[in-house]
Amino acid sequence: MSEAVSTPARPRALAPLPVGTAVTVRVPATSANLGPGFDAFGLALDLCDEVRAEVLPEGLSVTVEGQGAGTVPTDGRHLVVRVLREELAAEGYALPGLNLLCRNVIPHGRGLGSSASAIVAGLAAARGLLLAVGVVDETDEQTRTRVLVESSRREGHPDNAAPAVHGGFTIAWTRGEDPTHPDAVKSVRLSVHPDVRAVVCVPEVELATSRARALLPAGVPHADAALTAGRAGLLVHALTADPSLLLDATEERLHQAQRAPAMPASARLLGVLREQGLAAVVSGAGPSVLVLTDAAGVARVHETAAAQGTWDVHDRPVHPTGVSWRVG
Ligand SMILES: Nc1ncnc2c1ncn2[C@@H]1O[C@H](COP(=O)(O)OP(=O)(O)O)[C@@H](O)[C@H]1O
Ligand SMILES: N[C@@H](CCOP(=O)(O)O)C(=O)O
Repeated sequence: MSEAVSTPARPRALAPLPVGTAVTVRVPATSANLGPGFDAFGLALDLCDEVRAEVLPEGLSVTVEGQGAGTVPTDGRHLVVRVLREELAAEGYALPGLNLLCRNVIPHGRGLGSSASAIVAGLAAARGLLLAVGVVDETDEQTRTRVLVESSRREGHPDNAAPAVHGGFTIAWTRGEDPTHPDAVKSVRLSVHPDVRAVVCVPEVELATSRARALLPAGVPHADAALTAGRAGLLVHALTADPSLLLDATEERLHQAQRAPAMPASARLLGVLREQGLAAVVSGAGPSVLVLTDAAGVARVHETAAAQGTWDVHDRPVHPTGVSWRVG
């Protein structure tokens, strides 16, 4: 039996997108975990980055305003540029040149999902450009599904990506072995009780999510897993129906204590807030602290944070709809 001789695959020629095509994307910050919902729960906050991408005849111009200005690269290594180019290439298209303007308000490396939001922005910008020139034909829901699957794959967990894509309070989960499968990530969005306010205390220091993830143990005692699973279920009820249960519902044993040595000031603030009966948790992988409270609690968070050092306190509504994109 003769073996088939395989010729090396030639790189596919990419078709250039028409010069002048432009898209503007807005994407919210997200707070993941919410205590017991590690790698599953997330909340979109009305603190939005805006990205405008315009196809140029040649060259690359990246302008970053606000968060990340002077620190993120402004060449082809820029996260949004990389994701945008790769997503277009996956569909057989390329940018002859690109003008990218990023107006950033989401702080980087603070546990507010900046990297997930940047990835979602790059993916939504790519889909928006492809839709604008009519080379893909997909519904809004299909675009969001594609962006959720691909951003979750790139992040390695779907809890920031889901609220960035869909808004609100989301529960996300992965399915199957193939992270690129169109059904690889699912999420549901639940309505947050109208009395719930989300307050984020942001420190000056950064902590890379990769570093915080490296601090997690390979396993946890069964009792800790059981407690956390019960609180996660309770948190869904507390956030959507009975906010009086938020303090108990935000207890967990999977990640905050394990990561505390990397963010001692956050651990201290968290403890002081909880002693006062406020439902404080580490936002994402930290070091920001999220407090789920009511209108009366907002002032107490401001006072406590001011007494504990330098914290930038944001009292933001939940962002209801997630990423949006428009041509032009
Ligand atoms: N808008 C952005 N543009 C370019 N790079 C970004 C942007 N947002 C985040 N990043 C990159 O992601 C890093 C932060 O990611 P990460 O450690 O996951 O923290 P978090 O997502 O919690 O803010 C930044 O240091 C930067 O390299
Ligand atoms: N579940 C993740 C969430 C990371 O969120 P980020 O905003 O810090 O990127 C984790 O806890 O590692």
